[in-house]
Amino acid sequence: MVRVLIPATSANLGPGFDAVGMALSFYNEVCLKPSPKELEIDVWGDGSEIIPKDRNNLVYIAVTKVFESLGKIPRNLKLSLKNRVPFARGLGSSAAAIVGGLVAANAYLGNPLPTDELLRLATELEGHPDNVAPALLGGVVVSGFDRDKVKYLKLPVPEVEVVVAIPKFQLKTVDSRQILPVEIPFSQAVLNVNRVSFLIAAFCLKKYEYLQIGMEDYLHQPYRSQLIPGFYQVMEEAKKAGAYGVALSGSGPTVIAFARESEAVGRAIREAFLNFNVEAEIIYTRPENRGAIDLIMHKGEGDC
Ligand SMILES: Nc1ncnc2c1ncn2[C@@H]1O[C@H](COP(=O)(O)OP(=O)(O)O)[C@@H](O)[C@H]1O
Ligand SMILES: N[C@@H](CCOP(=O)(O)O)C(=O)O
Repeated sequence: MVRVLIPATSANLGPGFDAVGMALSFYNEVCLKPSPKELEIDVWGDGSEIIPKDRNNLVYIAVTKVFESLGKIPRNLKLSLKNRVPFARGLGSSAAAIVGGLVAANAYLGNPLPTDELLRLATELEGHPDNVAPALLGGVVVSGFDRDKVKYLKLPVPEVEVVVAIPKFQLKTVDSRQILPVEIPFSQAVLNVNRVSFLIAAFCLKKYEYLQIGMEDYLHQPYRSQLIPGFYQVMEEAKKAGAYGVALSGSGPTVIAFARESEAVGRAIREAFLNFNVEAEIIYTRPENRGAIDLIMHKGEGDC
């Protein structure tokens, strides 16, 4: 029996589109064990009513990927999934599903695949590495393709509190990628290079006040914000309440803010959303330096 925790993730952090992501301190759980049946899948928590319980389940697809890459066929398996990462809200539920399946299957088979290969498989399934990399490795991760290889660097974990405001509506990443333009003006691209440079420098130098500009984005937020009522007013109110920086989390609709003390920021975001008739659940959390590879539970550390 194998049990793995997989952290939620916030990808992009503003201008780091498809390149930067952070693991957060709340987790999905994937349990894999033998079964007398060909395949059993139990799902508990967010999305459980619509997540497939057959071979089309994304966690199972990831399990299969590991078995097949080792020339094996997955048989007589039971998957138990506990979902605490909100489903299709921009906090990496698909990344958690993929990474959970890969890490659980690899551990079940005695860990034959190295971490870089798990990241490569995860990126192949997700299409971009920015959320699967921190889900797998923890912390803040910069990642990207170098031809067909996925390269990554882990940054120091920022000493900040994190607020995520999760509107009560879903937004699938495939849909919110579709509204992005094919081209953007050169001047906007230049601004984005500038902002992402401040983002990384602010984290590395612990100059968190520079996140105010370091989390501005000109690539995707101007387009995706049209799907999120009150997005820019929410950002303004969060900054007024003391946030270091605010951005869309992943592909949205969740908003993420960093702060030294997060409660006032959380309240300001909730109220600003309410002014636009959007109810948002507020979670106060922290960056998580451990990824799924560090969170493989052993006997005695809870049951499935
Ligand atoms: N626990 C889970 N088990 C199986 N599939 C999941 C799970 N969580 C998410 N998914 C898959 O991921 C998709 C949502 O991914 P996506 O739109 O990228 O949202 P998010 O921003 O939360 O990652 C769902 O439609 C479903 O196919
Ligand atoms: N870079 C991707 C990140 C998607 O993250 P998710 O957590 O919303 O799946 C994008 O912005 O499309």
